[in-house]
Amino acid sequence: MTVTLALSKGRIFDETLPLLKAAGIEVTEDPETSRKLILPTNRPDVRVVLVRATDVPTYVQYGGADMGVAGKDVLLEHDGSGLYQPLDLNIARCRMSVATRADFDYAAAVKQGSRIRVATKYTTVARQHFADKGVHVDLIKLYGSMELAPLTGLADAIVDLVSTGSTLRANHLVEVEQIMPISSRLVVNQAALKLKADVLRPLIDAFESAIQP
Ligand SMILES: Nc1ncnc2c1ncn2[C@@H]1O[C@H](COP(=O)(O)OP(=O)(O)OP(=O)(O)O)[C@@H](O)[C@H]1O
Ligand SMILES: O=P(O)(O)OC[C@H]1O[C@H](OP(=O)(O)OP(=O)(O)O)[C@H](O)[C@@H]1O
Repeated sequence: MTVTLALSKGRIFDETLPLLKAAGIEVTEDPETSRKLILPTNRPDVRVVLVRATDVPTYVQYGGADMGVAGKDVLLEHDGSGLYQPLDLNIARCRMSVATRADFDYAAAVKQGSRIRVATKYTTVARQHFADKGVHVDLIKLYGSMELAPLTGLADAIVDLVSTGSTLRANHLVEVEQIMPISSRLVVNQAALKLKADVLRPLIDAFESAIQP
């Protein structure tokens, strides 16, 4: 019985490696140099598949992978039925925030009840956030480079991920509101958890013991 773990290249892969190691699993090929999408591990019954970060929940939900690691941002935008989320792995930490140009008075716009144009990849989270605040927004869906939207006049504000703040600074934007902290979670296919419990349960337990506070 083989267990398939879905990861995205970059920070999720890098930050999941120590957790895998704690579970006795070592990925034996480097995704940055290999062109392979299926990577073997030192365990013949465990393999890693490389998918886009936003595709991890889809792979796990439909059984293309038994488990995976996905950001809370990605999970909130995905319809999570069939997905078991047993652990917050506390990796790939950042926050979801509202940012604007420095010369846009966000507080005043909110206070006056103005309609604000907001560009974002995270329309579900943004819609909920502004509805909770009672702020009227026109949401513009983008798939990347959100920082460009206020600079070109496409939008007044963006909802994006912020970590060090250097991307915002480099584009002369300011963080005007924090929406929520973000980290990555382990997601498990519910049917696989039953059928492959002998392999999956010890893995989940090992991950849990290795989570850094
Ligand atoms: N600057 C950051 N610092 C820490 N964690 C981050 C940062 N940016 C994103 N993340 C987290 O890491 C996850 C993966 O980010 P990554 O940049 O690898 O994918 P992506 O480019 O957002 O997704 P996709 O490739 O599907 O468009 C995100 O879903 C988020 O939870
Ligand atoms: O506050 P910062 O530390 O600048 O991080 C924030 C940036 O990180 C993410 O992008 P991306 O995944 O492209 O970031 P990366 O360049 O670190 O990969 C996010 O969409 C922001 O643009």
